[in-house]
Amino acid sequence: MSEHRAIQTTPEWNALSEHAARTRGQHLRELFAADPDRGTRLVAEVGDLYVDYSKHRVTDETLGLLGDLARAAGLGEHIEAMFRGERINTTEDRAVLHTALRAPRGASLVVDGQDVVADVHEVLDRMSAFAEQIRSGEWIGYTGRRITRVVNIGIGGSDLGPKMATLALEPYATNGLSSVFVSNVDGEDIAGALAHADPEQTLFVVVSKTFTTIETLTNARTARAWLVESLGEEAAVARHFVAVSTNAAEVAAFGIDTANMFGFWDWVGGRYSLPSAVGLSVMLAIGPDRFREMLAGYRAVDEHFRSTPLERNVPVLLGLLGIWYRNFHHAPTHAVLPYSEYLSRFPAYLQQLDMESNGKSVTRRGEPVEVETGPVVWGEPGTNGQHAFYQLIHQGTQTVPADLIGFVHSAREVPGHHDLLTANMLAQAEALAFGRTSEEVAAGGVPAELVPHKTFAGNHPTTLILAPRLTPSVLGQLIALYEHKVFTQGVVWGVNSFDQWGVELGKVLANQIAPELTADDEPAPGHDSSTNELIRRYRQGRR
Ligand SMILES: O=P(O)(O)OC[C@H]1O[C@](O)(CO)[C@@H](O)[C@@H]1O
Repeated sequence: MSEHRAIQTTPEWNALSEHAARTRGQHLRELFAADPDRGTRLVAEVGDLYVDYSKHRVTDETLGLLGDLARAAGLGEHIEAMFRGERINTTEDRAVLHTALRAPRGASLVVDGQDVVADVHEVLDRMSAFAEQIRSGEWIGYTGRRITRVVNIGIGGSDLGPKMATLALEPYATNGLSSVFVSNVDGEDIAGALAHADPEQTLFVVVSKTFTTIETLTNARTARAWLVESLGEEAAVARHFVAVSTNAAEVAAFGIDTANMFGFWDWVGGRYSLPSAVGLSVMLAIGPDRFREMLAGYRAVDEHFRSTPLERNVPVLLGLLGIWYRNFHHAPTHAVLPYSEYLSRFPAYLQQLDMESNGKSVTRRGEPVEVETGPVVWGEPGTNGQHAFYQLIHQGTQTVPADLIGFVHSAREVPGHHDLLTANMLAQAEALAFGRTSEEVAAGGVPAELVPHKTFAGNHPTTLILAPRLTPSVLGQLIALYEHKVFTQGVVWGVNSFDQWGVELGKVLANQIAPELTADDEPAPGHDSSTNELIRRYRQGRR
């Protein structure tokens, strides 16, 4: 693969800079007026997703220049390298093969002499058999009662994906199992989960890629102690605990029989792991068939990403539009606004996917990145956000590119609601793009002194993603769309989107500080005066 040349030194980057300077004053009102077909032309489809990107501050020329930039970054080669299983996660010397997690049965991808697709399906089959046993009541707890509650213990990628997807697909969870997610090391989290649980009917799914994550192990230990105390026997653990991990040794050391372990591989990043065994809680909730439908949804977008020319490649387009705003309009954030209560956790899920992947300031070769990289990703479901923070998007002083995600049908149609929800989504996209000029406001009889307050500048860019309904397949499609968008951006910026060294220092210091909070002597030298004083006050307060 060709070495990445600092992207800001390329003629393609310069061309975009010049183009941005030339077009900065351009308004979406003019762009739409000049091109009546814009709203049907600047759209794309992938799988079941209809993606309208016409309300972006771009022209055909902008899109062409962005495509040139992607080519200059060698995006096509990088996509192939990922799918082929090359070790593109260079700082950890690992392949990046989450796409193999959704490859069809019978496909083959040999990495280091091992057919990873065969391995994937072997685990999927074991997960499916286990899920069927739990869902049918064939698997019983230690005292002979069936499992009715699943408590997923994990954090980061071992929590956000399963939690987001279980909520998103709740209408497909029809067999009465309830799902609870515990992630925070704050004891309130596990205490809350245990308070409502019947130990005889609870299954704990402990999910940790490394099985060394302190939050997860602390919560799992508390759950284990609670179970053993409640049921009176260590032997009960085997019927009530399963593990999902890449680390069999640590699973065994923790006291979970590796016969009850579902494995995955170091070529699956935590934030990309939902379609692996990490999705076990989701499979328990919706059943193996629905889970496989979700994988098929991912696969549809994977295939599109791998085989579609860059100009028509939807994740590539979304990635490049993000770059347009981040680097050429200096937008610091990106909002994700799902018009579905079921997607409430989707923005949080995307925060890890995007910010842990592209929140980087050095290139793959360790040199400083001289351009802005990943934006702050945030969001809440519409219409709640409209009554909270949309004010800033409409009338604040910064550009907030936003994705609005909606559905033609809701999962449970409640009369009188869905049209109103959709009307709000469409209205917001329209209002954000076109605003209301001061002339229009004044013409409406608004007193002169209020005109500036009631004027909407507009020109706020949105992508609108519309799907028929939120099925398992559509959820898989949406996730893959964002995964590959993030990949595209990482390639253009020249960063490694698959490591996360930035989370390590806090972990090291927390391990150092934890014993100091209960020690009687002065804080260990080496902390700063602020940290020392905070430790002292905390200790005093605890005495
Ligand atoms: O699955 P594990 O190994 O417990 O890690 C949990 C999370 O912690 C992180 O490593 C960050 O600390 C994430 O990347 C990961 O998803």
